Amino acid sequence: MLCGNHNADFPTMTDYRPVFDQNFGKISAERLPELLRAMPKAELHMHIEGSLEPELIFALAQRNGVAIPYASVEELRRAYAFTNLQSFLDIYYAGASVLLKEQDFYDMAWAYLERAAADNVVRTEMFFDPQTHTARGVPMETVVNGLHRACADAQPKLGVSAALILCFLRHLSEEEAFETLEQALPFRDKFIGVGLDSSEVGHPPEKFARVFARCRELGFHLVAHAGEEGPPAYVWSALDVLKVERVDHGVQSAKDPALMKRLAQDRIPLTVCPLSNLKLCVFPDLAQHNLGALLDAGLVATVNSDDPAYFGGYMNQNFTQTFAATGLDVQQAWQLAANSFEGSFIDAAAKRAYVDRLNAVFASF
Ligand SMILES: Nc1ncnc2[nH]cnc12
Ligand SMILES: [Zn+2]
Repeated sequence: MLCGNHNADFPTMTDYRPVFDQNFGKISAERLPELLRAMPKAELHMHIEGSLEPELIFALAQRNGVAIPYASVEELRRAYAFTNLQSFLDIYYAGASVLLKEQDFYDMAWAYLERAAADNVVRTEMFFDPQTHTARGVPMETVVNGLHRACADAQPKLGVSAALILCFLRHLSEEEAFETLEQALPFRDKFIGVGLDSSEVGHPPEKFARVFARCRELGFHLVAHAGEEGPPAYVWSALDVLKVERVDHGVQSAKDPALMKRLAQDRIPLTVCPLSNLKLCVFPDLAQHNLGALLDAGLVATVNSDDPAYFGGYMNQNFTQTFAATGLDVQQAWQLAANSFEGSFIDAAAKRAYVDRLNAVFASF
């Protein structure tokens, strides 16, 4: 079922672990960019509001009669010079203010899904931030129905399997997260999990212990941003207090060897977002990104776009720019794509089928 909340027993992350075929090692390094673009992949960390391109912001502002404090698309794009997460979030929430009607949410999601299909994304688990919209008086129903309709159209029209993950904003209170959950429960069959995003430092996972416990009882998949700018302690508490199945970002985990061991042993996927980390100054340049070190440590690291309209790249640009800057190889390309399927919230048979497709593409090179 598309976008379904599978309340039955979830397959665990460790139920399927694909293995690299050494024959793929013979593929020429020159063909790596082409291979990175062609390989089927899953995207596990993308905020749908972060896919809103400046052109669409202007078009929706006009359609809805919403004023925006920028004279042109170019002026808005010029404002995308971020120094840290908060400097980005301020603009990101302002951009989302043009979304009012169900069709706006559909159009935004559809534009992303078409772009994802062009990058050979075959599975996507998209975050949405309902509180950004309900706080402006947009009903939960409008948000969820618009996004879900685009997800439901994606498989038959684009060959992309799409699902939604509802994120709580961590700069708001746990009480507000509970209210959001209550508002969303009538639509529980339209999202598969919950996450935690927004300003990280000063808002540790523990703040949301009770609401995550409730979501766990309800059978939702659980993820949380942790270790993007925040310390390894936040990743520990995402795992041990919130009991998340994946960690979003998690790159700061490399500072804590015991945590790295835990993540590797439990095969907890990290949804890493290289261009986001670059644009938000988490790493000074892409060449210094620790994606290769995470893979070398045996972690289930994946590549994702986070907020592609703001950070200068969708999936394939994240792959090609990171590989060009860090010198990752063919085996690591395969590993990242295989990890994306292993880390996704689909059943073991679907994971196997996607990895078969991945292997067929590698075999054709
Ligand atoms: N990179 C990010 N970190 C935290 N919250 C976000 N919301 C959108 N993008 C985010
Ligand atoms: Zn994110």
